[in-house]
Amino acid sequence: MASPRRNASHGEAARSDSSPTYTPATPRSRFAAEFSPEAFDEPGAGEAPSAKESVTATVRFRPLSSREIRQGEEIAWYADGETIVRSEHNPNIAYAYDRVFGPTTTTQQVYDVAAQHVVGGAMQGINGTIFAYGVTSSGKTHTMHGDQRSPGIIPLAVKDAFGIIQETLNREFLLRVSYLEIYNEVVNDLLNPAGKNLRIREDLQGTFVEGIKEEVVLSPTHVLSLIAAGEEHRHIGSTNFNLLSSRSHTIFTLTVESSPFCESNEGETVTFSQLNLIDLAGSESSRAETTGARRKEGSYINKSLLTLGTVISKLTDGKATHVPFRNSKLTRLLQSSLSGQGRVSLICTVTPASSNSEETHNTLKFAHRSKHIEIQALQNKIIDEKSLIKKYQSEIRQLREELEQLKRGIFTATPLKDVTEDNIILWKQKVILFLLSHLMLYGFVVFHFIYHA
Ligand SMILES: Nc1ncnc2c1ncn2[C@@H]1O[C@H](COP(=O)(O)OP(=O)(O)OP(=O)(O)O)[C@@H](O)[C@H]1O
Repeated sequence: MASPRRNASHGEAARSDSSPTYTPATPRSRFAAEFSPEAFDEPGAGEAPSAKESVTATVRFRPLSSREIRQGEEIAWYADGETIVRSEHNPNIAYAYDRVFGPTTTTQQVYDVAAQHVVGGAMQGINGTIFAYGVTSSGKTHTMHGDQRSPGIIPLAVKDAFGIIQETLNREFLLRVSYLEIYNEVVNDLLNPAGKNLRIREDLQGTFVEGIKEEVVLSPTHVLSLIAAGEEHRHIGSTNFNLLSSRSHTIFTLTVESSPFCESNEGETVTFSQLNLIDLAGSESSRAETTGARRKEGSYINKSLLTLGTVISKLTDGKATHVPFRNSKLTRLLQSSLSGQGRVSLICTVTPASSNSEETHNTLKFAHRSKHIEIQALQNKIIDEKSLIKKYQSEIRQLREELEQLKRGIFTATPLKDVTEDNIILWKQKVILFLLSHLMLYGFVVFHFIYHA
């Protein structure tokens, strides 16, 4: 087995840029935006646009699996420093990315570089999309979902989002989630087993899935339990490359609304954004010996990933007049993310194994092309009537008033002759029951009291 060449210096990599595929890496500081409460004062949609950003493209190597080691697999591609991937067999073939993660990198390290700025942006009203792309068994689900020992980007993002809420004392947030899969070009709701074959619609704000269930969420544990329940419905199958292969693309969406925290929120603008966390199904190798249902799934997966590739090529081409977003459900749903607004992070997962060398090369070329899509990180602001947070805030105000009236009823009413100690206790219980029923009805109220009471 050939050993990977390790930690070659950046200078070394830069000297070999005679390769036609080499382009300089993007400095990290350009995209690693820190979260700051002042960021809410940035210009919003319709105002002066912010500087163009490009898609953050990173590559994550997984280690050789024990099966691959047993089979005597050799290393075909390796991380040459922090930003270059190089071919073991042809050192002139090298690609540069925003960051390359070697096989020992933890998902937390991947998160810090490839996801944190997108999650931070979403909490400030900037749409964000993070997706894992790669061939089957390259580590997409490991990266996006992870497990107890090594939580993936999705649980880390959820934890981060709630952490940001706790640190942002001057704003109120309302979070809701939805979770869907695209299986054989059919959109299914993973949070609602009855929600099958849902339609994709369009309005002025972009594409959306009609009738998808959205749950208001109150804590990281709440979100993770919803995801776990959703996972039960996801299509997973065994292929000869992966015992637990994802046979569908999944999109987990965290919708964030926030507004300044003050007694009367009348007239305050609400920021609104969506964070899409996507675990793509793996592109199927031509060597996969699949039959029946697996083969049908594989051809749908390959077709939609091919369309994604075409869309990305057209977007980076500059001269393309037509971008075929409508050719697959996946690209239709990603249309607004890819066509200009919000932050996008593409994490390409690859195996170093020589038996996958060809497919890995395709993934590397895809990631390299994606880096050239230009996007703008605009902050979305919405008008009051459309905002769920405004609706809940006004209900809280109304509840407060009703509570005041009830209190006044108990404590200022002239004592009647037949008012006993038992009657007063009964009245108090009624007040508590009244409050509890409203609290349960609107999780947001609980949220409000936890973070701002
Ligand atoms: N970075 C990593 N470190 C250690 N093990 C990894 C890493 N990435 C993936 N693995 C392991 O490799 C196997 C395949 O990974 P995973 O299921 O995430 O692949 P996938 O790309 O999602 O595949 P598919 O497209 O078939 O669903 C799993 O056993 C996983 O635990």
